[in-house]
Amino acid sequence: MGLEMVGGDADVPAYDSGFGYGWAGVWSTLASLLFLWSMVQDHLPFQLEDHLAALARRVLAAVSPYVTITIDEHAADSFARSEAYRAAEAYLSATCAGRAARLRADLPDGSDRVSLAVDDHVEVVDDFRGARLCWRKTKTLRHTNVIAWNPREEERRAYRLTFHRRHRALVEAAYLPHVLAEGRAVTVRNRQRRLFTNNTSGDWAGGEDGPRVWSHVKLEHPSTFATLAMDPARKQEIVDDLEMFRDGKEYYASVGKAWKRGYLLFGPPGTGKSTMIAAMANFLDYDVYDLELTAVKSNTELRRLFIETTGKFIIVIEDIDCSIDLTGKRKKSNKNDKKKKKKKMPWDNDEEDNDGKVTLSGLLNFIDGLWSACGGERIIIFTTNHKEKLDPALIRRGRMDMHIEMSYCCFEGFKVLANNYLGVAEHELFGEIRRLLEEVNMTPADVAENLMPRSKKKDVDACLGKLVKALKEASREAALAAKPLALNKDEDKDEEGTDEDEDDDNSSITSSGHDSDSDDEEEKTTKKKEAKKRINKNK
Ligand SMILES: Nc1ncnc2c1ncn2[C@@H]1O[C@H](COP(=O)(O)OP(=O)(O)OP(=O)(O)O)[C@@H](O)[C@H]1O
Ligand SMILES: [Mg+2]
Repeated sequence: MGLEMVGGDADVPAYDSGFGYGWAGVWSTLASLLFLWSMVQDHLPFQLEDHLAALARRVLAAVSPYVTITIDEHAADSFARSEAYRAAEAYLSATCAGRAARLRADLPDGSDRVSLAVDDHVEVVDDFRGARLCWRKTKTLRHTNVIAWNPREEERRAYRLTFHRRHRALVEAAYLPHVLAEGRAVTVRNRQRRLFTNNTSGDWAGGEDGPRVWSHVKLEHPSTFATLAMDPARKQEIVDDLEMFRDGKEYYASVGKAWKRGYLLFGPPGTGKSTMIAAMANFLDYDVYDLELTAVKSNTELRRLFIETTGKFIIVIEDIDCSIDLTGKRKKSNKNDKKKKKKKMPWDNDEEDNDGKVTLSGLLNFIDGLWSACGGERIIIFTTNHKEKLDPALIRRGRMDMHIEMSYCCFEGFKVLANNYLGVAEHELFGEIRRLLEEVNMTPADVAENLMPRSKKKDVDACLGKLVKALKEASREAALAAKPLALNKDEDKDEEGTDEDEDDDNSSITSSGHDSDSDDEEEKTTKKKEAKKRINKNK
């Protein structure tokens, strides 16, 4: 967690004069020491300065009744900010910032409210069950010989919590857990959900929290399950499944399964697949990572993208069948190709064989390899208009646990849209619309477009009338489209009949119903047949 505890410190809190000194004495001694220190400091090399500071701390620790806990911004081996630091920052901003003399203002991404945090080197005091606890935010420059790409990496920030020795048990057992829990709760309360997309590799520049492989905007899609048009029973099934997943940490652990779930959304364009993803994110309060697979250059890059995700989230790959030639990678190469190929060694790079592209195995690994279990709960969603084009390995249960078909608008779905767009639950045209929807395939997107009022004054009759007209039009078009087919079928049948006639002369005459009594007709028919036979012979 990045917590470091020392007994005693130079940061003796100003609120307590507990050693029996008078204030005047303390200040004058301190002033003299500081003056002396600044004089000496100018002439000391770095290493000696560090050494002296450590020595001073040890001396103070021996005599001071105070304990200091340091919460560093970054854990030793991590780019990312430590969770304890973020929780402490959120806790102090929410509970103690009001008492600080100097504050730092910030406007978080997409937020309308300015957030205030305690400024560097400012001290604030917190009370907890009768104990007084002193927080100070420190900023030091790291003495490093490494030439840093980003100068900000040189700065080392930390929160220092100083308190009297007698409160040590209380702080460890109750206060720190309280700070972490409150800080996390504040973070969740203030959190803006975010929509991430992957940067192209060239843009992986360093940021304050490490290299940026994702960039994000505020996720503002208003879709919810209440506004989603689909069969209510199926909708409830999905909501139940999501709830089971969200609250299933213990269950997943008990059955030895990584806490993740895959959903495959398939169906024609405009049936609500993207809308469903937004509804899921809003329901679960998760971020969304919209992965543009065509921009990912290799399996290694895909893994890196996965590792750089944080928190609870949904990873989405839209139109998976168009994103990558997945089935092609599974085709068997012919024997000659096999001979030409050098034997593949475990250390050979996967990408070499695949023009540096993401492969099916890379994607499968991304979904449920060992890496996919890092970091807690996550949902992976694929969307496609053509489920049949996908490799079965990609969508088997366990990878894509639930297959959800988004289909044409049913009457129940229409009622949801009518309520969303026009605020009506009943209307005399509903009966006709129900009948037409049973006859015609219309996507929810088309139904919604027809229901959309054209002016601020919602004219319910006009909008529903427009929909009825559009449905009738679609019905007519469907009938017209079906007619040539039917005609073609009839023609095919006729042709089949004629062919049979040609094969079997006698039967054709009887079955075709020609007037066998008429000599002229008979003569004509015989002549025609003879002519045909001649033509066929010549052919
Ligand atoms: N089931 C639905 N419920 C509510 N609105 C819907 C639904 N389906 C479509 N819509 C409306 O139609 C629009 C387009 O839908 P959406 O983008 O979700 O379709 P899609 O299935 O993702 O299409 P594509 O396959 O082309 O990506 C949405 O903005 C929404 O307004
Ligand atoms: Mg879509």
